Amino acid sequence: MTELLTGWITHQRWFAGKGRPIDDLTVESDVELSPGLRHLIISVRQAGADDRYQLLLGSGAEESARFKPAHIGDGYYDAAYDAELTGTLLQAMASGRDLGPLRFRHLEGTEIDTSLRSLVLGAEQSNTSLVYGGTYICKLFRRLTPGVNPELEIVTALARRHSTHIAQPYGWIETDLDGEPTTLAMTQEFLSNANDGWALALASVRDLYASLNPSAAEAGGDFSAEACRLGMATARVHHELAAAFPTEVIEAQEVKRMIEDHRRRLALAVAEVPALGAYAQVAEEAYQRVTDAAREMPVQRVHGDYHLGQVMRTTSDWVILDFEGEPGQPIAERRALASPLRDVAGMLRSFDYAALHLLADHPDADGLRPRAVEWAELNRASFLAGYSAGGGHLRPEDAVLLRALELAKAAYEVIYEARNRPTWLPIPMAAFQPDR
Ligand SMILES: Nc1ncnc2c1ncn2[C@@H]1O[C@H](COP(=O)(O)OP(=O)(O)O)[C@@H](O)[C@H]1O
Ligand SMILES: O=P(O)(O)O[C@H]1O[C@H](CO)[C@@H](O[C@H]2O[C@H](CO)[C@@H](O)[C@H](O)[C@H]2O)[C@H](O)[C@H]1O
Repeated sequence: MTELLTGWITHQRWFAGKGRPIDDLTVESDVELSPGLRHLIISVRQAGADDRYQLLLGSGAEESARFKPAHIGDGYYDAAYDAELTGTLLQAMASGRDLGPLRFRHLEGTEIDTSLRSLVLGAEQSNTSLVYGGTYICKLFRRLTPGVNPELEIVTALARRHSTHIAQPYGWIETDLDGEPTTLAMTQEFLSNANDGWALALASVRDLYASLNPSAAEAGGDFSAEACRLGMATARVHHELAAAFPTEVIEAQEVKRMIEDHRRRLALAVAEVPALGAYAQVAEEAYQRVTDAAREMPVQRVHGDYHLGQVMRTTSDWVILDFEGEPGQPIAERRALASPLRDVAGMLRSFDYAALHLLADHPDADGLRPRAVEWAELNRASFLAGYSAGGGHLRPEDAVLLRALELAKAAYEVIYEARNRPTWLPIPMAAFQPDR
């Protein structure tokens, strides 16, 4: 079995250790959830470090043949794809059952319809999501880090405050890893009539590029009213987070330490992507300006990896998803208090991404670039106006911090793109312009 899993796991989209040989793979936990369905936690050793992953294991030659994409071998398959078996997860959450070391729970006062059948969501990335009857989405966290997942922590806290900007949580699955309660999966309301912000923004950019009208504000698919509404929703969620979790005001000294940390990360990004070295001075100068003017700074829980792909427009307003922080960071860091402007900076970067990404293969890229810049500027400004109008704290003197946080995010994106989508690398690189 371990040999089989070793061969299979390296081809999975969510496997974080691609490209490095697996030295050892062990099954750490193996629990039968229902006849034919097992829950496995496996530990993978690569270059002396261990990573844990979870897997729903189905067995049976006939079933395995039916779920070709989920085929593991020897009659075993990834049972996340088997709707005949995944109902067990909903049923166990609904009844609040313990199955061996696994605890299935639902949010107090919620009812779960256990008759719904699941489908794996096409956009699988670092996790696997099961959509039950277009009503619930159950996200299985594939790579496991000990601790309560910040997504579960935040969404349940905001649900208790009746936030209208989150997808209603229903239930979760947990176990103990290294003595810590650890989230394995989370079930939320599936927003079946919503579009994600990235798709909506790209539709607007596409419309602008195709239109004869050269102005972003006057083109048919103008996004700026939505960008403004998104800014308002962001400010409201920041208020809700500040009310639900502790907040602090950190001293100027602490702000300087934060900037030192960004400097270290920039150096790591340059080491990994040497071409960034030519532009690093732009970030250095922005960081220095924050250090020179360092003052007290309010910090609180934030989203942590805020971009257009994490927000969905429903028929009534914007809903924010995936409060998990930056994937790959330790949980303590993802839960750490930070300036809410970090999220604002993340979304500003996303407007640049949306504007520039369609230019990559465009035959008239040079001619369209001024429109791209105008689109990004208009929507960035609208988002900021909405953030202020929604009660977000944004003073003129925050511009220096915001610029530094944007460049810090761009440095993170340089590494992300170099590792995952090298052809997208020019997008974050373009953020390092001295004249912005
Ligand atoms: N509650 C939801 N309702 C509808 N679609 C969702 C929901 N949660 C996630 N999605 C869809 O799944 C995509 C990926 O979700 P996300 O939580 O960002 O996963 P990952 O952590 O793997 O990036 C989103 O862009 C969205 O299209
Ligand atoms: O959504 P995830 O939590 O997996 O976040 C990671 O992947 C994102 C890409 O899917 C990445 O976001 C970057 O690309 C987006 C366009 O695809 C863009 O809107 C964002 O602004 C940009 O940062 C994110 O950084 C990464 O953590």
